Amino acid sequence: MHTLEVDLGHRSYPIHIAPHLLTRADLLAPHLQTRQVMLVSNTLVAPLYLAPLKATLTSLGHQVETCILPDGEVYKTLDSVNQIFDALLEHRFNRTCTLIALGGGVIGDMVGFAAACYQRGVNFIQIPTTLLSQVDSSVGGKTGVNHPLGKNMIGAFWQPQLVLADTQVLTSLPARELSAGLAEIIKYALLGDADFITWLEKHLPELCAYHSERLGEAVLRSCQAKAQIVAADEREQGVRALLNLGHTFGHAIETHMGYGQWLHGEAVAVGMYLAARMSCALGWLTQAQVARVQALLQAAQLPYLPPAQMQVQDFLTHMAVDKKVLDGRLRLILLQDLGQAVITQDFPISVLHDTLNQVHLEAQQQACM
Ligand SMILES: NC(=O)c1ccc[n+]([C@@H]2O[C@H](COP(=O)([O-])OP(=O)(O)OC[C@H]3O[C@@H](n4cnc5c(N)ncnc54)[C@H](O)[C@@H]3O)[C@@H](O)[C@H]2O)c1
Ligand SMILES: O=C(O)C(=O)C[C@@H](O)[C@H](O)[C@H](O)COP(=O)(O)O
Ligand SMILES: [Zn+2]
Repeated sequence: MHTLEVDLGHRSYPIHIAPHLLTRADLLAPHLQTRQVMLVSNTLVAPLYLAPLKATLTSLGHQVETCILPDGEVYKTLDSVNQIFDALLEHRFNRTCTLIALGGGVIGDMVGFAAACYQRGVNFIQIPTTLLSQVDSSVGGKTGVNHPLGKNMIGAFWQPQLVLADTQVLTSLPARELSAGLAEIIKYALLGDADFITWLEKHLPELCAYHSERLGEAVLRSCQAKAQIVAADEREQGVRALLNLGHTFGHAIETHMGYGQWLHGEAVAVGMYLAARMSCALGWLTQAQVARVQALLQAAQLPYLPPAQMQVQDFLTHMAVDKKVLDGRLRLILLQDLGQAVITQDFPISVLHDTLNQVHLEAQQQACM
């Protein structure tokens, strides 16, 4: 088992990564304050993995209640979070209870948000079951829900007590969801780790083939990268914004196309390609480096061109509400080199427009082929 720590002073917490962690009572017990435990999952994950986890918790003497939400990004809403509050109140849960998120990033983000709000803040544990949630969303305390006008617009920073990444559960993940997780892994490489790019170029075929050891290494390396950034800048005042590489474009795609139509990781993949193209237009990356980014995404079985029906103005409209907008000016994460991202507002807006125009044309051409 690999264990690392997110170093946040008295709010520090461990991330354990290994197969078969759902039944590890010894890892859960130290983080459960009282008897009351609310297990939150969804209609797809619960039938697969809830029973062994519930048995583990029951064997420790806990009162385990469950709240099973509908599955999908379209249900990442205040209404779903309210269903968690209903369950907590119906069972008279108090301030010392613990919420456990068993599922992907959608469940993790909502359970974290419910924990941040319930009786002004209770403990929670992340048990991420998708590759994306193991490498990214379960770590760092960004929690929340979507709004029809923008992704993750309602939320809070609220750190978990523990992250248990059971890599065995990845075996049941559909290939499209595995690829979505690979997008966030590629993100860590592109934003800050050129050696990781080389590693991925070598190992992406194995990762796509669910190679368990290789997946474990990728989860570990990604969590190390994220833990380091979060420890340095918990509330995104500076360096943490680099974790948003590809996201301003990606969130525009998710919102415009309708939540759940494009997976988060797919939209981020396209966003990273757009960031690379724009960096090239600014003279920061060579065309050969952009081709390397494209090849990485293709090796991960991810898209790199945006939806052909999405117009340049559609991007601009959604990007205008991005959380990184400062005094009405868009800030983007771009690449000064492969493995070296920066946050910048220092670009001619024409470069953004030209890049979006060119890539839109390429997407339309590809759609006609
Ligand atoms: N908080 C953060 O820092 C952060 C980081 C990245 C992404 N996110 C958010 O995470 C969400 C995306 O997360 P996701 O990709 O995990 O999506 P998801 O939670 O929708 O899970 C993807 C699908 O896989 C299913 N699933 C989960 N585990 C499974 C398993 N082991 N076997 C089979 N099916 C399984 C889910 O039920 C769902 O249908 C987005 O809302 C995104 O905004 C948050
Ligand atoms: O943890 C972070 O910080 C990230 O930006 C991670 C992203 O992968 C994630 O999608 C996050 O939810 C995006 O944050 P947002 O603030 O742009 O909603
Ligand atoms: Zn993301």
